Amino acid sequence: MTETAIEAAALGKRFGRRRKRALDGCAFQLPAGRICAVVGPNGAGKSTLLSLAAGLLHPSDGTITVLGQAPAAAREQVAYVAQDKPLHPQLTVADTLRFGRELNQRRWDDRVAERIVAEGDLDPDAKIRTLSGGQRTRVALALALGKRPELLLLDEPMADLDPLARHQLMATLMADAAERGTTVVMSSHVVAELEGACDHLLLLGAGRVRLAGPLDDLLAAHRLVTGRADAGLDPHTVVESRTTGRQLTALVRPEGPLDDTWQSTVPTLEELVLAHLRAPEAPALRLDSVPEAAV
Ligand SMILES: Nc1ncnc2c1ncn2[C@@H]1O[C@H](COP(=O)(O)OP(=O)(O)OP(=O)(O)O)[C@@H](O)[C@H]1O
Repeated sequence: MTETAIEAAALGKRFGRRRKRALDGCAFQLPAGRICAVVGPNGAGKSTLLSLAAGLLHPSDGTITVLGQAPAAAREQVAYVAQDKPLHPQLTVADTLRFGRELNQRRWDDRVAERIVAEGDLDPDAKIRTLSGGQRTRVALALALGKRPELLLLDEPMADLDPLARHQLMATLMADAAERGTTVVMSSHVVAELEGACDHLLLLGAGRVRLAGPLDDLLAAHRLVTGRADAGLDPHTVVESRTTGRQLTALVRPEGPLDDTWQSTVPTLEELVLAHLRAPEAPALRLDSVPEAAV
């Protein structure tokens, strides 16, 4: 197994005649075996990045390598569940899994695929077109996990699942990934569902990398501080600040010890992400292991 699951350098993607940039100068490195959350506002470039990693799109600039190879060459070891989860509507659930087995004969694992379908109480003879959005998601995840991938790319996988199914599928997914050392890259807008599940973070904004690195390191590099509105925060980097009356609350990157006048806590993932979404101009921070540590 390669040590780096995905590596991007100066990665850019432009679409259409006006060559609108969906991704621009993205650089990051994701070590193998991580569970990586990809977050960012609508249109940030998350789906574009996942499609590039899956080899379904080609970069306009720069490079992306997957498991040490060009994405198209790594397809056998990669499973990708796209946002719209394309499945054949006329096939039954059982036929869909059979199709998965035939396409992935060397890797396919019936047990895991059938378990995921059975946990959702799905009738194996039901046609895909008769399933609800959440039930189709379950079949798409069964196909993806049945393939026994080294890298699993999931684009907002839980969006149409009910809370119970979301909780149960997330647990199955995480247990399976932990047991097999699978790298999972998962985009989501529901930050609460990522907390506790992910150990690596990639935050995109306007097609650029805003935060990248191990989640614990990124959290530890920030403090949520509260204090008097007239107290200064120099020399610390202020990501975002808000004043209510005489009180100031800010997310900062401390440059040395914080003054005693500030009450400070390590932010949660949600606080970290929300502050960066509210402050799109805040300086980016990369704590992954590529040589240039900050961009
Ligand atoms: N096929 C395409 N043709 C033209 N523009 C595209 C295409 N795909 C994406 N884009 C543009 O690229 C940008 C990034 O889109 P992308 O779907 O990657 O964002 P996202 O972060 O996944 O958004 P969301 O959270 O809404 O799913 C957007 O401005 C979008 O309009």
